[in-house]
Order: sequence, then structure tokens, then C-alpha cells
Amino acid sequence: MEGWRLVCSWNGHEGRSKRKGDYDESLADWPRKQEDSLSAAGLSSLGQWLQQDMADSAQAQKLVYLVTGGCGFLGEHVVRMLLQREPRLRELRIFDLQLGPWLEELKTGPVQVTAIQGDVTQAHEVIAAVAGAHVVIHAAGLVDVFGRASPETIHEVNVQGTKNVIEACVQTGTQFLVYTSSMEVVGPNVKGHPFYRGNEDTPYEAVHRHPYPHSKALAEQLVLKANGRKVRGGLPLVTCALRPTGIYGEGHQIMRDIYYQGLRLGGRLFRAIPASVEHGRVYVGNVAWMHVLVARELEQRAALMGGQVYFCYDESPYKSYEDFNMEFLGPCGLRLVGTHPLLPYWLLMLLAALNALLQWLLRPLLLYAPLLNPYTLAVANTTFTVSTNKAQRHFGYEPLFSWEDSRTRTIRWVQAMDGSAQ
Ligand SMILES: NC(=O)C1=CN([C@@H]2O[C@H](COP(=O)(O)OP(=O)(O)OC[C@H]3O[C@@H](n4cnc5c(N)ncnc54)[C@H](O)[C@@H]3O)[C@@H](O)[C@H]2O)C=CC1
Ligand SMILES: C[C@@H](CO)CCC[C@@H](C)[C@H]1CC[C@H]2[C@@H]3[C@H](O)CC4=CC(=O)CC[C@]4(C)[C@H]3CC[C@]12C
Repeated sequence: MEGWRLVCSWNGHEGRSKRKGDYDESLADWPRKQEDSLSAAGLSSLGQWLQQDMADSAQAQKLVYLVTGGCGFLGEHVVRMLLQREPRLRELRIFDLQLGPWLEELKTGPVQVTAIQGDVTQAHEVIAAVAGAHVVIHAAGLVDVFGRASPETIHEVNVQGTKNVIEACVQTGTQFLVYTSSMEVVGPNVKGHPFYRGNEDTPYEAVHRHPYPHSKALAEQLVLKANGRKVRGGLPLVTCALRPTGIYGEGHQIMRDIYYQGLRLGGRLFRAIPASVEHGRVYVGNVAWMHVLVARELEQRAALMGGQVYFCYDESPYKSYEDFNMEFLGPCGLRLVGTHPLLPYWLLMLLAALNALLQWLLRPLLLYAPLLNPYTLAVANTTFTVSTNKAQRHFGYEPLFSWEDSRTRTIRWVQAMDGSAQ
């Protein structure tokens, strides 16, 4: 077992209660909460306060969290957010097929960080990682809408991997499971029906043919069905699923690809999607924050939150996929050419079909996986936006990052990219 387990641990319980998170706009700002409870308790002197504070934090740092897919785009943000915003954390386990070098820098923190190289499709590896964890955030997944992986592999990772996580919770007695689902479990459907400012209860004909949304929908159903199952020790498993719309922010690979594509085209991108087609987007920091909050509140509000789904949302504006990207790429020197799509839809469809054919023909020789294929064109070309406050009502979620912050952070990240590394 030790062969695949890479552990970096440290225990520096110094003054954690005094540390302010790097982000300063949190609603659930825990040091402030502590100050509130301080005045409520009527403690007067600083000495008393410090004593109480130290006792609280020693007692409070007791939870073990596991984040699967913790080295991915979203996973890294969840990991960093937990370290900054979950004061009760004693150990954070990061489970991923590939471990990132950035894990090293976490060594300066007070929480024990355990990096585990593992595969969610391997039940024994998952059980070993889950054993002893209080909360599992299952964000690992094969995100492929470009035909890079086979449908079987996508199913294996996303569905069997999720089954393994659920069974591991049941077998080892882990009671809280947060699943990173996707807006794609709802739609856009194969018929291209718009979903306009919908919420978790909006009726929609969810029909999937593509392996990725199909696998995410099956996995989400498994997670929700598992809510209430008895885990080892007899307590009920509490599960819920978060459904991000298209996530953007620092580390977003597709944004990176589109930026470099624009640079190769002389600083231009060509409009392919009508500006009137709205596509839901959410900032990665806010998605991470939702995960942290859900994980925190699941125990106290099990009856309300168990078995529920929540769309991830924030103040990001409703725009077309391309216009939204220009919010970041524009200030970095790219220009979107055309107020209307430059090519008629039927021609784009033809090009997308041609790409799919080429992918199939070239498969024995090389992997041809361009951004444009019939599926991505259909998704980009169908309005899908959410408008809901369910997360706010159920567990007090408010976005941690305003639209301005999200935009600025993403622009800074694009600007920092190496423009010559195209
Ligand atoms: N990127 C997006 O716009 C959206 C993503 N999601 C979901 O969020 C989650 C995270 O997605 P991203 O961070 O965007 O993708 P990502 O590809 O950056 O991260 C996924 C992580 O899972 C790991 N992983 C893949 N197969 C694994 C396996 N067999 N065992 C262990 N780890 C494995 C990868 O190594 C990677 O680090 C996924 O479940 C995805 O379905 C949901 C909605 C939108
Ligand atoms: C037609 C092209 C002309 O510029 C643009 C192609 C853009 C596409 C690659 C993206 C458009 C919509 C994206 C998807 C959407 O945001 C929802 C998603 C949710 C997920 O869970 C995973 C990622 C994705 C499927 C996302 C993938 C990229 C797009 C299809």
C-alpha cells in the first residue's frame, strides 16, 4: 500500500486562530465569528480571550478531509480554500492520479497535508484513502468532451470511480460525501432546448447521448441514492451534489487554449456563436467556496441538505461563451471579430462533423481533438443559464468573490501566461 502513498506531513499548531485567510471578503469569516462569540461570552481581558482562543482551536482542529481530484483545476482551488477557510481541519488528504508539484508549497501551513497518488477506479486504493476521513469531497473526474478518452474510460472513471467512493464511505464509516456534479447532468439536451435562468426545480427534458454528461448524470444519481445508507458504525451517510456551470478562473485549460489560439491568429478570435446565446459561467473560487461551505454545513443540516442538488452560481454576467471569454482575453490584447457569427450555422456544423470524421480516421495514427466538434458546438450554441438562491437558503452561501474580483484575478492569470509558449 505504501508504494502509491506519498506523504508530506507537518504539524505546526502555531497561532492558527490569529491567521486571517488570504481572501478578505468571506461572509463566513471565521475569525470574525470567533470575535462575535467572544463578546457574547462576555470575556473581558485579552489574556482570557487568548487562553480561550487557544483552547478552542486545539479542540477545533480535529477533522480529516479527503479531496479526490485535488490536483485538478477545481480541486486545487478547493484544497487551497479548505486550508484557508476551514479552521477545524487537522488533516487534508489530496487524492489524485497525478500529484502536482505545488503541493510542496503547502508545507508551510499548520494542517497535515497528505498527498496520495491513486486511482478512483481502484477500489482498494480508494478505501485506504477514505479510511478515517470525516468528509469526502469527490471532485475527481474525467472531463472530456473532445473525444480524447474512450466512452468506456469516461464511464469507468466517472461512474465506477464514484461507486468506489460511495462504497468506501460505507465500509469505513465516513459519513459526509460532497460530489462535484455538473450543469451537464441537466443539459443542454440533445434537442438543443434552452434552459433560461432555470433553477434546481425547473422542469427540463434531460437527455444525454454524449459519454461525459451521461456519466456525470449516472454518478450524481448514485450519490443522491446513497444518501441515508448506513455506514460502518450504523450512522447514516449524508450526501449532496454541486452542479457548477462552466467554470472559469486561474488554471482553466480551455481558456488557456483559446488564448493561445487567438495569439496564433494574430490577436484575433472569430465569432462563431450568436451573442444572444447565454452560457452559464461561475468563478472557480466561488465553486471552491461552495464546496467548503457544503462540507462544513452537511453535518448540522443533514435533514435539509442530504440528498440535495445545488447549482453553483455567483455574480458572473450572463453572456455568450465567446463574449464572456472576451471579458478576460480582451484586456490581454485579443479582439473578437464580428458582431454576428462569421460562418452560417450549417457550415459550422459541417466543419464540426468533419473534425469528428478526421478524429475517427486519424485515431490509429494520432489524437486529433480540436475544440470544435458537434457536441461542443451544440453546447456553446444553446442557452443554458441558472438563476437560483437555493444554496443561500440551505446553507448561507454568498459568493466569496465579486464579479469584479473574479474578473481581475482571471485577467491577471491570463496576463501572466507566457505569450511565446504557443
Ligand atoms: N471544468 C468545468 O467547467 C466543470 C467541471 N465540473 C466537474 O468538476 C470536477 C473537476 O473538474 P476540473 O477541475 O475541471 O477537471 P480537471 O481535469 O482539471 O480535474 C480532474 C482531476 O481528477 C483527476 N483524475 C482523473 N481521473 C482520475 C482517476 N481515475 N483517479 C484519481 N483522480 C483522477 C485528474 O488527474 C485531475 O486532477 C469534475 O468532476 C468535473 O466533472 C463540473 C462542471 C464544470
Ligand atoms: C464553437 C467554438 C467557437 O469558439 C467554441 C467551443 C467552446 C466549447 C469548447 C465550450 C463551450 C461550452 C463548454 C462546456 C460548458 O461550459 C459546460 C461544461 C461543463 C462541464 O462539466 C465540463 C466542461 C463543459 C462540458 C464545457 C466544455 C467546453 C465547452 C463545450
